Amino acid sequence: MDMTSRISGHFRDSIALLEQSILALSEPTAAGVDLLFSALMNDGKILACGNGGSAADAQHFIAELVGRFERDRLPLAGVALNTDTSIMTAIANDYSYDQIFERQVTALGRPGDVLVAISTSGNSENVLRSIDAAHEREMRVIALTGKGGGRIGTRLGPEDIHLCVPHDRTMRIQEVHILLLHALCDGVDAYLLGDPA
Ligand SMILES: O=C(CO)[C@@H](O)[C@H](O)[C@H](O)[C@H](O)COP(=O)(O)O
Ligand SMILES: [Zn+2]
Repeated sequence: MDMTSRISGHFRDSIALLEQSILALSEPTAAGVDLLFSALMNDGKILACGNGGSAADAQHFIAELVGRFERDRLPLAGVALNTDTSIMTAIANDYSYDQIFERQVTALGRPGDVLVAISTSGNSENVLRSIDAAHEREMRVIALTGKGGGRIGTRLGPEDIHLCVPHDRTMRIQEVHILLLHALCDGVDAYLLGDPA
């Protein structure tokens, strides 16, 4: 096996997908920045969730809101719903794993808050249920998906934003998701602090 050319292939696939994603995702991501910014400026907060690599992405994103992204600014309100092992194990143990995010959205969500729901397949039941709970709480949703959007794609409302990466491979989709999450942070900071360029 030629490992070097295998790895070169990853770079080439990733470049091609990023090119495709510019067209498909720049505009809806800009709408996502507006939604986050207006929620945060109106005393709202951002909840985020996902499984596996997407859990790491949700946690990473919220750290950049509450801590900082590239520049100093006020801390922004956000909670990653996949970080508290006591809450997650209690809900999974006493109810079901499918409810680990739903129950937290119901507990913490308020009208005007935003849920950032991340699932590469668009089919993870716990993420799907978190979206239903957000709608119950009169929250809007930014869904980051791939593979055509799966069941999440069909569950979003007209006020929600769907960032569906045009690819079928989880790793490639995740690579674009992290770019999108950084673009959301950068956009919010640009509104708050101005464009340093
Ligand atoms: O990071 C990876 C694969 O790159 C995995 O940990 C992956 O996130 C897990 O298999 C998740 O359970 C997949 O869930 P989802 O993206 O389909 O909602
Ligand atoms: Zn991964």
